Amino acid sequence: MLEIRELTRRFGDATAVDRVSFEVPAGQMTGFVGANGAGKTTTMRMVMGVLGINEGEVRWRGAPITRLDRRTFGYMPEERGLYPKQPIIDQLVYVAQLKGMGRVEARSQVQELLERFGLGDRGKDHLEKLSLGNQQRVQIIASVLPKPAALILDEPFSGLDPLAVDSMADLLREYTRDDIPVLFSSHQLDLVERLCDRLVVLAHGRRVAAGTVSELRDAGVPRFRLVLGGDAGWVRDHSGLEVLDLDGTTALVEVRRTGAEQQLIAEATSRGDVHEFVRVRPALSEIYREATA
Ligand SMILES: Nc1ncnc2c1ncn2[C@@H]1O[C@H](COP(=O)(O)OP(=O)(O)OP(=O)(O)O)[C@@H](O)[C@H]1O
Repeated sequence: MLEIRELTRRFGDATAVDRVSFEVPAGQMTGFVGANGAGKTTTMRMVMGVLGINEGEVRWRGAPITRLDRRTFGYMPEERGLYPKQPIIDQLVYVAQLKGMGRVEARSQVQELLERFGLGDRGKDHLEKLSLGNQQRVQIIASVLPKPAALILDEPFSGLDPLAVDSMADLLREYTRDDIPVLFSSHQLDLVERLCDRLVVLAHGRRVAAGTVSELRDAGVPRFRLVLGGDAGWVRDHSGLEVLDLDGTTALVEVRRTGAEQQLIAEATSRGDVHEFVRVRPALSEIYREATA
């Protein structure tokens, strides 16, 4: 498990990351979200040791992280690091060798990954000849070579078409199945919702929400939708609830007093037919909006 404890980074008078703590457990995909400038890249850079830490620490497998530990991590930085004027395959094999792989093994793993990302016949091309999205695919391959102990990815999905998103998602799922912690930042909340087991939300350098997706969805004030056979107007007068929406036979309510929803359903059944009574959990996009408001 990767642990981020009370990390703080200042630039001059501005605090870009302010006592941020969260965990990236093995075998779970953790999404890292927040508005532009919230502090995601700065946090990831501190985790990877490319930026100094003012306060706090990063722990890996229960001990303070070392330079050697970080060398075993796969990292996709915001500034993509490959050379435009060199053949893709040579660069990727070089990256894999730098990380300790033998040449033959490196070539075969690179070729396999290129094929997986639909670039099997582009290995000899210079990077700059590829479209931006395909260059992004190559950057992804560079960051996952060879099999990493943990993955720290700064916006790995940006600029990818839906097919490449699927290939990337499949690859990340394989890593998490192999108990590798994965942390990735993204502005694509639908993707985060689809892929992540856990979520960390930053706003203005502070952590404003963190937990598993179901913990976060269950954390707010409970909301229920009630659909009746007849008019639902009487719900307005029911105590202990706030009516968020009322439309003919349907009411959306928020529970203000513990147990008020039980009294509501009892009254509803005594008045007539109840077609539906369900807990409504917010989508991640709603949680995000509320946490960062
Ligand atoms: N090298 C630097 N010098 C000065 N300020 C910096 C530096 N790097 C980051 N910052 C500031 O720190 C804050 C956090 O930036 P950061 O890049 O971490 O945000 P982010 O959440 O990754 O944003 P985005 O989603 O736009 O990539 C911003 O106000 C940014 O201007």
